[in-house]
Parts: sequence; structure tokens; C-alpha cells
Amino acid sequence: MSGYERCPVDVLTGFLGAGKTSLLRRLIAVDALRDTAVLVNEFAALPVDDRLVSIAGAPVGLIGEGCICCVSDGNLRAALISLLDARESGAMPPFQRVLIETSGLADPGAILAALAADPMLKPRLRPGRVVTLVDLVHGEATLGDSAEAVAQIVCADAVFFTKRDSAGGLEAARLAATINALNPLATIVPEDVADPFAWPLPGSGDVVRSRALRRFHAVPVEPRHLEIAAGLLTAEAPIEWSHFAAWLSLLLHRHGTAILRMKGEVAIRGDGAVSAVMVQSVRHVVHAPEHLDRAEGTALVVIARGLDPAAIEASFRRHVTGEATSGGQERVAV
Ligand SMILES: Nc1nc2c(ncn2[C@@H]2O[C@H](COP(=O)(O)OP(=O)(O)OP(=O)(O)O)[C@@H](O)[C@H]2O)c(=O)[nH]1
Repeated sequence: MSGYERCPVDVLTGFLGAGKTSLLRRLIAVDALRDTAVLVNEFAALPVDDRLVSIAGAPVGLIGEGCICCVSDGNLRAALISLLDARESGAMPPFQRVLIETSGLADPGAILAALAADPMLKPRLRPGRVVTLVDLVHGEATLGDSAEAVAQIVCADAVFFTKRDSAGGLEAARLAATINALNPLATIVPEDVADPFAWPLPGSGDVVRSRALRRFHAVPVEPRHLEIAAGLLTAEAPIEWSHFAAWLSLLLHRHGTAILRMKGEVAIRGDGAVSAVMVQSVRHVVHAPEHLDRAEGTALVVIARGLDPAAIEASFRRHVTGEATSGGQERVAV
């Protein structure tokens, strides 16, 4: 039997692009993840969050491709067991807490329910806190059209608003009212708090959570993400930034509401040298590109709703890389 007590599992969730990785990086910077094993899950195949968090110097584990709540919960289970075994054998530092960053489409209620029911994990882990990030710029639209975002609110212990610098106080007040109606048990963490996991919650966390989970199961949310699909854009050679920027701007202008998220690295051709940037968009909003130390090649994940990723790829090849397409029909007219 292990000499460790049951380890709390905290869950950091929030819809695509809500700011989960950014918060993780800030927590690392203020040393709030000391003694914490971090597991990161991506919906799409490219683990770019690993690279982003690695920039901030944290050890992270990745839980494969897919969304842990409904595609690969076996992966999450295996990752947790190997973490705990490594801690017991001394192969890992003696962490006191596990923090799971879910994919933007995860249903955290399903994750916690699966962990609580697992005979191998139950004696070694206990539920911690679910913190749901809500993006003030896109939160209202997302809660209006995405069952996944609603599910993330419904099982939150705490909700933390992000992108306050890009939105007014009115959005915060409106969203707080919506959130309160969806989940009156969720505490809205004040904006100046650095670590929402450390903000005190009213009452016992376990009592609050079990009530929240009951409430969650009463809500008819379809946890499968059938109409959402991810694609990967790659290029054999570094690309011309101006071509890429023009293509992206037209694509988002025309299909911004269908393109939920784009994230990844673009290798750019320069004067005799290749540079690389991390490019991100959330719906139609493109965030400032972040320069990377080294170029590993263009690899961009696109997550779209109701738009075939193969058509986006065909458009990208035609307008940006100039590479021949494999005969896919180009339905994304940009
Ligand atoms: N203006 C502003 N931008 C932010 C803030 N937090 C995050 N962002 C930007 O929003 C984009 C998405 O942030 P991420 O931290 O990658 O979001 P995420 O939730 O991890 O995204 P997924 O893993 O794809 O679901 C990035 O370009 C961030 O720089 C914020 O508070 N203000």
C-alpha cells in the first residue's frame, strides 16, 4: 500500500480558446504549481499546448488525441496510474496534487464521475476543484450555441473570467447572471485573483461538488461532439507570411463562426532564415502571434463546426503553400 494520502485532482476547463493554457503559464510563473503533476488533453492531434506550457518551463504530461471525457478516458486512466506509480517508485517527485487541463470540448462532470467510479483510482485519488474559464469576448455566443460550454459551467465549483482586458464590465455582469442561472453553486472568482484554485469556496468542496454533479446529470447535454471536427494544416516548406495572413483573414471573414479555434506553429520564410510563430485564433478573433525560439515546421490545428476540415486544408494548400491537393473538393471559397 502506498504511503501517500489520496491525491486531490483539480480540473481546469473552459471552452476552446478560453485561456486555459495561458492561466497555466501564469500559475507556473508565480510558482502556484509546485508539487503539482499537470496533465494536458487536446481535442485535436497536435499537442501545441505542451509546447506552450514547456515555454514556461513546466513538466507536463499529455493525454493523447481526442477528448478525455468521451473519446479516450482509458488514456486518462492510464496516465493517472502511471503518474501515481512513478511517484511511489521515486521516478517522479512526490507531487501532492494532480491538475488536469481538459480539452476545450470536454465534459468535466463525466471525467470526475469516471474517476470516482474507478476501483483502481478511487483509493488513490479524490476529487478536487473544477475551475471553468469563461472568455468574456466569446462567452455569450459560446454558451448560446455550444452544449459543451454549458456542461462546463454546470459542473464548475468556480468560474473565472478571462480576457477582461478586451471586454467591458457589462459583459461580465451579463455573463455572471447567465452562469448563476445555469449553476447557482458556482462561485465567480474575483478578477484580481492570481490563482482561482486557491480562492476559498463556500462550504465543503465535496458537498458542493456532489450537488453540482447531480444537477449536471439532470441537464440534457449531448456529450459527443459529432458536428465538430479537427484538421491539421501542414506545409513541406516554410511559407510566405503575407500569403498566410491574407488567407487567414479571408477565411475568418467568411467562416469565422464555423471556425471555432485555430492554433499551432507557422514556419515563415525570411531573408535567408526561417523563423517560427505560434498562431492562434478563437472564432473570428486572431491573437497576436508569439515568436518561437526554433522552427519545427508548420503544423496548425483547425477545429470547425459544420465545415469539412479537408476543404479548409485544400484551400490552405491552394492559396498558401501552392502544393497540389489530393483531389479534395474546395468548398471553402476564399
Ligand atoms: N486579451 C487577452 N487574451 C487572452 C487572455 N487569456 C488568453 N488570451 C489569448 O487567447 C488565446 C487562447 O488562449 P489559450 O490559453 O491558448 O486558450 P486555451 O483555453 O488553452 O485554448 P484550447 O486549448 O485550444 O482550448 C491566446 O491567443 C491567448 O494569448 C486574456 O486574459 N486577455
